[in-house]
Formats: sequence, structure tokens, C-alpha cells
Amino acid sequence: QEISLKYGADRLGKRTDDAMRKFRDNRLGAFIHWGLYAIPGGEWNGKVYNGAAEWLKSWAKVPADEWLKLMDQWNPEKFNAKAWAKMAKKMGVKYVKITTKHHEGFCLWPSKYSKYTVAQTPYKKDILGELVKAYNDEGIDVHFYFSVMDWSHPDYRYDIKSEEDAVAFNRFLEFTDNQLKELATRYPTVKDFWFDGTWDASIKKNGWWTAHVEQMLKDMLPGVTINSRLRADDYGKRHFDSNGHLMGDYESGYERRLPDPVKDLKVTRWDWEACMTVPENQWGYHKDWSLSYVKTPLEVLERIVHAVAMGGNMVVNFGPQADGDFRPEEKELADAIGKWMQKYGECIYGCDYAGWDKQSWGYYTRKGKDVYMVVFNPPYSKHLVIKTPKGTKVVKAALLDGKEVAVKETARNEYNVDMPAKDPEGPFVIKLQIEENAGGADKYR
Ligand SMILES: C[C@@H]1N[C@@H](c2cn(-c3ccccc3)nn2)[C@H](O)[C@@H]1O
Repeated sequence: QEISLKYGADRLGKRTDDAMRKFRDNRLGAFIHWGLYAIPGGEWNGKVYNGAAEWLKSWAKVPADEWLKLMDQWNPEKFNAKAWAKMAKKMGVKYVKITTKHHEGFCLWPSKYSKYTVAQTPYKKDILGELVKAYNDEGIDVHFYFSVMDWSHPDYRYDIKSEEDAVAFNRFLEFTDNQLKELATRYPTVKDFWFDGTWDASIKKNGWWTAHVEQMLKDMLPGVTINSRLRADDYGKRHFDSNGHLMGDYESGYERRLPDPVKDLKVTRWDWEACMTVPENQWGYHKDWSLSYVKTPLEVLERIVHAVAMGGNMVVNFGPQADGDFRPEEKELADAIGKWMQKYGECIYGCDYAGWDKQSWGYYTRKGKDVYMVVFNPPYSKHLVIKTPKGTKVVKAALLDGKEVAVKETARNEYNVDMPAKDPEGPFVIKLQIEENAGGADKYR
């Protein structure tokens, strides 16, 4: 029995309009976490903190006014928006999510509602505007990351415990509305808002405001997508409302983790987007990546395929240096992923969950009638086992260059697909031709 909600999910089921289809078909994105935190890079007063670099203000307990003095050093002389866009294009990402303002409150655009923006730094220019143009010129969609929690703003409240809190926080919500309207007005080609910093009690007690923000942005930018993390319902329930319905246009809870391909198949019922870091927990630039495990390009690739195989998007994070260049590890990663996407991207872009049981050799993705096998773990048996759903037959299997690989039916709805004669030397793709609702006598009675 459902309860009535004023600020619960506005829609049941996936959005089916063109803008959402483009969001979904993009599948692979990049995150850019860039802010004042890139200057200290995880070190404060000679001490290196192994927590997230963009949270250094918090770890080192730096007062806001002291932290914001970093603005005097903000002058990324190597910043070149066109070079960033070329790097993204080469990586094969179809969209880039940019931190317009992270928890620290520093704005990459010249907001007229704050004095903590690029306009008040030696750099002066509108970094966000340069990036939006450069990415869009490369045919790459731009999404805005926006942190509601703002450590620079005196009216922010973690909770509402008094009338004074309520008055201050209402001023803060109006300030936030103004910044969001400013972003939507200045950069009308933006395709998505990804809200963060929305876990505090103060927001959970103002679910009405989160519903209002989604509606306000959708009125201003028809088609724009909004992540579930913005939303709190009448009772402070986040992402999914008190009736269990997803709020926003896609679930945005998979941060540095992924749903299990066997146990969590429920996620295939809605749209979702995961985001991931390359070190264990660094979003912003950290000078010392030896403090945690750093994922190899193949480990990043597997996470990208894992997400798409379960009907989700994957956003891979980059934390540019204070000087506006990228660290070598991130340049190498973008290059390696781009090379694979160049060859095998058809199993990613526009693809979705295939609905077949996962096998140990890797993942399935599907686009219309085409089912792709993305092989990460070749078996010593040299046979890739497939179990098809009832009534589905595998007719043919081939590498993307057209070279066929043998398919042998081994039992009811079971097949062995041969590994290619020539070792592909890395994760590769086999494209299957299938027949669904195929009748025929059951010869395994
Ligand atoms: C997308 C990522 N989300 C931000 C975040 C939020 N949190 C967090 C951690 C503990 C409790 C509540 C929130 N940790 N990191 C990170 O700073 C980054 O922006």
C-alpha cells in the first residue's frame, strides 16, 4: 500500500525521451574534479593527508577564510580547454561532468552571487565557459557537478535546530537557486546536473526544495537530466522515495562501487550512472598517489564494461593539476581507454543489459538484436560457455573484424564458443547473431 507524497518520485519507470536516450546511449563519461584543493594536493602545513584531496580543508581543519586564500594562487598557466577536449575525444568519452563548485565553495564560473570565483583570482577568466565551448565543439556533452553543501557560505547549516537556523538556511537555499539559474542561463547547452553534498539533515528536512530545484531546471532547460542524489522526499528519504520509487532521472548512488552482476540485477530496471576514482579515493588532485592502490587501465576498462553490462553509465574521474595540466598516469589512462574504445566501442555506446546469465569469462552487452561478449578472462578450456534464455539460439559468432569463431551447441540453451585462434592479447569482443523465440523440437528431453 503506497503512501501519498508531495515530494516523492515525479515519474514511474525510465524516461523514454530523446534527451534521456542520448544520456543513456553516451554510456562512457569523464569526471573533472578541479578546484582550490588542487593547489595543496593533499598536503597542509607540511603534513600529507591520505584522505580525499578535495576534502583536505576538512581533514586539516582549515577555517574557510584561510582555505579560500588559496584563490590568490589560482593561476593555471598550462590550462588549455581545447587540449582537455581533445584528450576527452581521444579517450572516447561522450560526456564530461565538471565540478562547477565543490564543497569548498570556489566557483569555476564568475558567479555574481559569490566572491569566491575565478573572477577574483589572478586567472580572472571564465574557466567553465571555456570548457563548455571546447567540449561541445568536440561533440562532447557537458554535465555540471554542483555541491549543495558549501563550506564558504555563512548561511549553510548541517541541521536546522532553531528559527535562526531556518532563516539562515532559507537564505542559503535562495543563494543556491540563484547560482543554479545563473548556470542554466549562462551555459544553456548543459545536459545534466549532478548534485552532491545533499546528505545533511538540513537538506533532508527540506525535501520540498529538492523537488523545486529539479522542476526549476527542467523548466529552464527542457530535456536536462537530474541525478537522484539531489532528491529527498517528504520524510527525508533520499534517491528512492518512501514508496521505493526512484527520484530524479537516474540513480547516482554507485560512487566508487558497482552493483553485483548476479545479486543486484534489480538495477537493470532503472537508469543509473556510476562514477569511479583511479586511486582508491582521490577525486581532486593529490600529489602522492602511492598512498593507495591505483587501478590499471584494464581495471578501469573492466568497470566501464561492468556498468554498461548492467544497464548503467560509467564516469571515470580525472583530477587536473593546479597548473591546468594532467598528471602522466591520467594521460596514459585516457590514451589506453581510447585505443580500446576505438577498436571495440560498438559494444559500449548505445548498448544495454543483455538479460543473459553472467559467465566467468566476462560480460554481455546488447544493442537491439546484437549481443556482444566482452571477454576479460579467457578459459584454459579455450571454450567460452554461453547459457541462453529459453527459446534463444546462438546462430553465429564473429570477431568485430568479421572473422567467425566456431559455436557448438553442447546442451539445451548451452553453447561453447571457441576462443579465436590468434590470442587477442587483451580484452576483446565477440559479436553474436541470435534467434529469439526459436521453436523447434527439444532434442534433450
Ligand atoms: C563525487 C564525490 N562525492 C564527494 C564525497 C562525498 N563524500 C562523503 C563521504 C562520507 C559521507 C558523506 C559524503 N565523500 N566524497 C567527493 O568529494 C566527490 O566529489
